[in-house]
Amino acid sequence: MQIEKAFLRVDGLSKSYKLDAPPVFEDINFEIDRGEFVCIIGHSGCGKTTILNVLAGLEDASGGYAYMLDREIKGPSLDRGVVFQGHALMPWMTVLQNVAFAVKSKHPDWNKFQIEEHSKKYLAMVGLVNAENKKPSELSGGMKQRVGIARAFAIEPKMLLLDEPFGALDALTRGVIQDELLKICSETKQTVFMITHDVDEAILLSDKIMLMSNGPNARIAEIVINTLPKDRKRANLHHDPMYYPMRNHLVDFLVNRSKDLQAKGSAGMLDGYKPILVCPGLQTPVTQ
Ligand SMILES: Nc1ncnc2c1ncn2[C@@H]1O[C@H](COP(=O)(O)OP(=O)(O)OP(=O)(O)O)[C@@H](O)[C@H]1O
Repeated sequence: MQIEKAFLRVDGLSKSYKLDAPPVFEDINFEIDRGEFVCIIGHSGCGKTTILNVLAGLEDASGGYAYMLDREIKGPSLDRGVVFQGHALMPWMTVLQNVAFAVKSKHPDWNKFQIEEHSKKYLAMVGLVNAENKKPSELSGGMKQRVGIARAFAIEPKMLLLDEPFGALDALTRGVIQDELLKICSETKQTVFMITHDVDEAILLSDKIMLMSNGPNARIAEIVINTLPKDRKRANLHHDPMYYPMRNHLVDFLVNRSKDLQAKGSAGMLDGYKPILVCPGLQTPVTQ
């Protein structure tokens, strides 16, 4: 039997923006398997967006490597779709044109009909068939974010990178789009790396939650395995007996434990540090 290597692998990643200042983060090591949905949580400034930008190929690390399918990530690629918090749509194009533009980049040999059919399929997935001729200025924040998601999915990337995609949305719209994302990801078995500040969002969507200690000298402190059954629904998630142990573990990290590693890291006491693997709510501790 052939064992597949890690789909995405990050080895000893570090980033310094200034020579005379400590690194924002250092010695970041993790793997993401094909089809996994991984969330990353940590306080503001610990470097989550920087890590995502390195994975997207939009930024260089100061040290270490990131590999996708054993090839080092060295620049942007249509293999990786990115959704930013600010939807980054082209304002002069319609909804359909925004998605079609990305599809054409991926499939330059397709004709107009093929491109539009493909784009419309993904607009339908996010419930936007009736808005295809509208310009971004005519859309609500939630609709714009859906266009961004449709555009990222339409290029059928091997990996989807989401930087707080629902951060600016009201709770109701956020819930609806989370449900859509959950449905699309379970249908397409999409591999996802997502930044969020919302622990409930992470519990709803993820297979694994990476917890980052505070910066500078931030690390991945813990990797939390999400043991809640996969057919999750926002409406009844909190009835699952694993929900509160999981939620309390994450909140407790953010309130208390997130600062623990910072002092040790700045004192150079964490060489070769490996994140702890935890399964909140389970009796048996998990070892790496
Ligand atoms: N281009 C840049 N030049 C200089 N410093 C930067 C640059 N980009 C980010 N930083 C700094 O690096 C640190 C990490 O920033 P980053 O945006 O990656 O953090 P984050 O964890 O995503 O924060 P947030 O949760 O607030 O979005 C911050 O202190 C930020 O000021």
